[in-house]
Amino acid sequence: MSAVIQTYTLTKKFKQEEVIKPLDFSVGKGEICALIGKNGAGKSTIFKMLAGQLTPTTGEIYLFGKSGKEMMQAKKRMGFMIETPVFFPDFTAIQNLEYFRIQRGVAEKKRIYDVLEIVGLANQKKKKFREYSMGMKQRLGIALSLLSSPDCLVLDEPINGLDAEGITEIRRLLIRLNQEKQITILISSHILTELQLLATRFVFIKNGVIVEDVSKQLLDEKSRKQIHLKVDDTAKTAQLLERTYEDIQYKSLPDQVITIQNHIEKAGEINRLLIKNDVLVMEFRLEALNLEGYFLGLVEGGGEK
Ligand SMILES: Nc1ncnc2c1ncn2[C@@H]1O[C@H](COP(=O)(O)OP(=O)(O)OP(=O)(O)O)[C@@H](O)[C@H]1O
Repeated sequence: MSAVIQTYTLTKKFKQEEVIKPLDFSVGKGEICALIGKNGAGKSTIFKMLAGQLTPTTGEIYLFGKSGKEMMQAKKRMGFMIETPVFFPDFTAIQNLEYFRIQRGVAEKKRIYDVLEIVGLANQKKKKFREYSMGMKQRLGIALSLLSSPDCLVLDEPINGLDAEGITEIRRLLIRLNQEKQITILISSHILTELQLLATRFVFIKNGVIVEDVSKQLLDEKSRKQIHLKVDDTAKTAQLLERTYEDIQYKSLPDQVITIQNHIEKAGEINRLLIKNDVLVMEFRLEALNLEGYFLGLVEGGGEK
């Protein structure tokens, strides 16, 4: 997979404080990569360096394989939404986008109508910005980032402050852009669950350091269910499980609890096995692992403001 974004030992210091520690990070073509971290972890600083709004203290950035002067051309293939864009409250969506279209030198006026259509604001295009809901404002922000027909979008907290419906709207929009227009997406949030149904890769950042980088597949694996059992005789239960299922993965916990991590689909069979062998089963249930807890543990203490 070729890298759309690549950084090498990228750092950023504000005065003496190094808020981004040497960062080697890449986003592959076609990915929806989620950058997850608490407030102050360094997400916006990374995005601003990618957008050229902040100069890195050290390190290199490659966009579409280009760095330095050559990167200017490559940057035209990127769309950024970093912090909510400042729209004119009394302008309509069309007027706002027209202002930015001219400012950014996007030749075709028709593009405004195209992007409004893409983000589902075509019917609201004549409404004033101040009359927009939060979700509509965020969608207009995404429309703006799409103005120059980018191949990659970098979106800083685009679902911040939205309700469940607003989050779903943005999620559908981004999935559509990724699948139908093959747009690579780098998106940040401080809430993992908001991006869980969207991203294909999850990068967790704490105090300017990447602490975990996992694929969706691995994340799903970690969110697998387990069987929770409470029995009168844990030793006998363990023995029965081991004898019946050679590769059984289980944990014996206090309070006569045993949890089983594989053969989940055989829950009924396991229950029958124990009862048949006179094990008293006091609790038997399927439970989800506390995935959010696990990952939030990784980013906890990320320098709250
Ligand atoms: N211009 C600046 N001058 C000094 N310190 C800054 C500046 N911008 C950011 N910082 C500091 O850098 C650290 C990272 O901030 P950053 O905004 O990148 O975090 P974030 O993960 O994007 O958080 P948030 O979601 O709150 O924006 C914080 O400690 C912040 O106070």
